Amino acid sequence: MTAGRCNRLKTSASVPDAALGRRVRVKICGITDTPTALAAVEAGADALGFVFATSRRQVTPEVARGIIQHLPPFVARVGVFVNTPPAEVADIAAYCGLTAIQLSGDDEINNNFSKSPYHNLPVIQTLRVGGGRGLPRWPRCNADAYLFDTYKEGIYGGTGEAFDWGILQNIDCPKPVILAGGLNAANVRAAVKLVKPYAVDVSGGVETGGHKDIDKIKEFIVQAKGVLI
Ligand SMILES: O=C(O)c1ccccc1N[C@@H]1O[C@H](COP(=O)(O)O)[C@@H](O)[C@H]1O
Repeated sequence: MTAGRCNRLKTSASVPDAALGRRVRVKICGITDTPTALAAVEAGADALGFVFATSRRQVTPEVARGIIQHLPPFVARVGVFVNTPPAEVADIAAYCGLTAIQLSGDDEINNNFSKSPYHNLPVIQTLRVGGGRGLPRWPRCNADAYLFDTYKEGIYGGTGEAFDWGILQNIDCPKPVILAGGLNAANVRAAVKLVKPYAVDVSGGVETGGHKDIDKIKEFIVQAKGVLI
């Protein structure tokens, strides 16, 4: 895959994806119970996120495993970690049946990790931008995808705040781009059209009163996937 172009994944060598069009993938993050997980999948979520870091959305490995056991096979199970030792991440991943690891801690500063401690699961590296912080220099590209979230001092994610997506327009990212930070049903369509990311990721934008709201999840997915990119 050509470096810098893979946020627009090719479907075949002869048919340009621009001609064919594709729908963005959607990850619903901060899942804490089985009914919500199944409703999100039914609504069309491609991935569910389980936060193992300190957060009001934090789940124990036991709870995550219990939810994951009920999921159908073609849904990604992503564990979200903040500055957790790799061996601990690997243990939780194996126990829960995670299919991808999201590193949302300070790892972006020194992105020279090896994937082997994570049992070679796909690794999504969070990069926090905005608030005066521009795009980082591409580190050593060990990650399988980059998730762009809003920078807020002392907060590693789930801020509910958006950054200027224009910074990602025509980005020369060597891996698939995942857009996050303050997305909701009202703004995700514009964000997808502008950035044309591989996937979008949402947490606070599909909640009411601090809990996941099934109607908001459905509307978010309809809006996100309603545009061909
Ligand atoms: O959701 C959390 O509580 C969280 C805690 C620590 C690290 C990451 C977290 N979530 C990630 O935050 C972004 C955006 O969230 P929001 O839509 O702005 O509320 C998303 O990538 C989650 O994976």
